[in-house]
Amino acid sequence: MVIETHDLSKRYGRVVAVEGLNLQVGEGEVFGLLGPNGSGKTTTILMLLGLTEPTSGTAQVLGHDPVREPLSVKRQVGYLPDSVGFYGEMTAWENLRYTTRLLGLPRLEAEKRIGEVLERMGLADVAQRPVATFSRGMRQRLGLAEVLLKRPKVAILDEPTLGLDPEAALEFLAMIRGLKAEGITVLLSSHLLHQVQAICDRVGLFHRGRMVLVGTVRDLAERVLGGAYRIRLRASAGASLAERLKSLEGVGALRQQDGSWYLEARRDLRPELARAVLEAGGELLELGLEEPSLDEVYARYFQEVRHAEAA
Ligand SMILES: Nc1ncnc2c1ncn2[C@@H]1O[C@H](COP(=O)(O)OP(=O)(O)OP(=O)(O)O)[C@@H](O)[C@H]1O
Repeated sequence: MVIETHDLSKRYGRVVAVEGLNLQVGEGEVFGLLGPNGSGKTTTILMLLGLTEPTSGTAQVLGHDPVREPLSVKRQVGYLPDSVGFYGEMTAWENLRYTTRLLGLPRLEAEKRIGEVLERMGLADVAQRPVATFSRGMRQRLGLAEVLLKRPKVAILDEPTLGLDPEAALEFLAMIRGLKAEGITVLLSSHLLHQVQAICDRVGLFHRGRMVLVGTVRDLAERVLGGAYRIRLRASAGASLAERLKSLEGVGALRQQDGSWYLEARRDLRPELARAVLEAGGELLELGLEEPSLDEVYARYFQEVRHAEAA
């Protein structure tokens, strides 16, 4: 395992920030930490980086204990904090040059790497511009460029797409996904679930300091949504279609939106649905199984927690 924790906990006085965390992230995996504000994501990240000390439990990153061997961890782990600090009056190039000095890279090697990472992040053309003139998206890309300078084995990214417009976020996510192709293990935290869904191999859902669910999005959907099949149906209206759909054995929730029907069913009802459309005198335009969405898993999970607490 590249990242492994055992009963890792952190308390700030009486506030429990992280409790009993057992996390395992394998080599080359993209793992997403999800959860509402204050659920412990950043604290987890800081403990893995050796930037804050656990109250109890242990962590290992690439076989090193971040508390006892912070430098060994730092050497191989790139970190993109939620707000990246660059010197605004300095150019992108100068900022990265500064970082390479901190890393102790010799000048020629440093210049080679700076050129490479700027190119890779699509910033080569603006390398000589002061960072103060950069948009948030450009700044984030520069942040990732800085992470890559040290050729890390692991990249830890805290809310990497926060504040980016949808297009910039998508571009940025593609860049993160690109790290995986090089074998870099990625741990990221985010609120933006549909984005996380698009790039993470597995996710862990945090709630009040505990990781309450962990797995692939499909695993989570099965556990939280009860393995429901979501089926999308588009048909030219048959007179009695709605009635027929409702009366089908195994159909749960049913809603109509933007000219499509969305059904929740206990089994794959596609053959029956196709028949129902024809029998209602309609024409079948589209029929497919929908991928479960992480937004839905998340919403449903917290709805259940609130119900359980209210009871
Ligand atoms: N330095 C600190 N001193 C005291 N309490 C803290 C400190 N850092 C975090 N906490 C508390 O620990 C809990 C977990 O915070 P953390 O920042 O890890 O959550 P998060 O999931 O990253 O939230 P967000 O999504 O808002 O970044 C919160 O209740 C927070 O108030």
